[in-house]
Amino acid sequence: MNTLDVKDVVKYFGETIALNHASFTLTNDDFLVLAGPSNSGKTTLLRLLSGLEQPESGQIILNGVNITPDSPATRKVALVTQKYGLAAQMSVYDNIAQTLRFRRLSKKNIYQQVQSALELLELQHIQKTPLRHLSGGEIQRVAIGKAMVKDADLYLFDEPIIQLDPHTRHRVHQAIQMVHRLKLAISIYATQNPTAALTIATRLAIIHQGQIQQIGTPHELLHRPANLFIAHYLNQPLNQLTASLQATETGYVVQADGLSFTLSTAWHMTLAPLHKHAIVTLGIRPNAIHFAWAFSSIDVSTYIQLQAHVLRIELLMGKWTLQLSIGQQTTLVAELKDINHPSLLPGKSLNLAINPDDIYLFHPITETLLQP
Ligand SMILES: Nc1ncnc2c1ncn2[C@@H]1O[C@H](COP(=O)(O)OP(=O)(O)OP(=O)(O)O)[C@@H](O)[C@H]1O
Repeated sequence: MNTLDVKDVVKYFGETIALNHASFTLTNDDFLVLAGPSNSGKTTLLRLLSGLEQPESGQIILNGVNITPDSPATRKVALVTQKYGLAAQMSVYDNIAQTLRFRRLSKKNIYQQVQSALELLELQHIQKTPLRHLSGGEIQRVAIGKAMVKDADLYLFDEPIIQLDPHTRHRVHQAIQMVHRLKLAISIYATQNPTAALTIATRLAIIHQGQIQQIGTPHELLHRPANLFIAHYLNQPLNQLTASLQATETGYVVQADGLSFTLSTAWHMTLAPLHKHAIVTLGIRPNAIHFAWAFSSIDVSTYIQLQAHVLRIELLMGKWTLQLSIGQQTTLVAELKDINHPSLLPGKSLNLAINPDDIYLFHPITETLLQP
């Protein structure tokens, strides 16, 4: 079984801390999606793992061996980067075969390995074509093919900045997944946009300003984001409301504009330090808001029920959403499955329900998740 232990790794570029005490462990079942905004440290981490950069401190341990001082050539690590490491004038076949030729394998052996990669990546028909004649998605797949023929224990993929169309991106993801399954090796995929990559992730790490904010299963991060930044990053858009908190004998009344609910005394340990009339930040995912016409399919008896008015329907980040007004001046965004429902007329009143367990509570100052 392969294991990767990243232990307290720190990397500076001049004054900039590009990686701030990163620590995590992966095994060969793991497909980690490393997601974060631009300049958050994703490429730096991949370059450190592949040996293209050296850390200031910390260790990288692959299969029990400390590889931190090893050169890229001696590490069993394959890196697919935005720059590809490919030659534009060379054919698809030659680009993939290059790594194997350096290893002085027989021509027949090289031919067989390259053909099998070409077949799996559906690149056989263009194997003689020079790279400069290929599309962005095809070049990505050649880069993956090149990594595929490398006998590595760790596969690293840096998503290209160039926008791939959804179909091409899907094919690239499929190819990456195939490498992971075939090699049974740990894979890490760095991306600015986690939503598409979530389907292939078994583990998800969110990185921001060089710091790994949280690592866990995609389900854990979606349902229990460690802080407000992660909640916003994974739910674009996230409804964010400010609420007051009032301690009563039976629990805590949380009151926001147009929305009120009570938290049980199980929250006492968490909320008591916030004092008697504190403020908390609420986060509500657009897909956690249920419409009255769907109430029959869920048990809403324990849900928070509220009234809203329809403002408008909008396409946001490729999803149909409904903008709703609640209370005096709050706008909520809800995900919409049926955009033709007759109740969706501007100004119309709608009944909504939200599962209180689906509402995130964040500390008003530290913005960390509050849990009972
Ligand atoms: N060679 C370098 N010299 C100086 N600063 C660097 C270098 N490489 C990275 N940095 C800095 O380190 C930080 C992290 O950069 P990095 O490229 O790892 O981010 P990223 O998350 O991969 O960004 P993107 O998604 O835009 O590729 C940034 O502030 C960046 O400017």
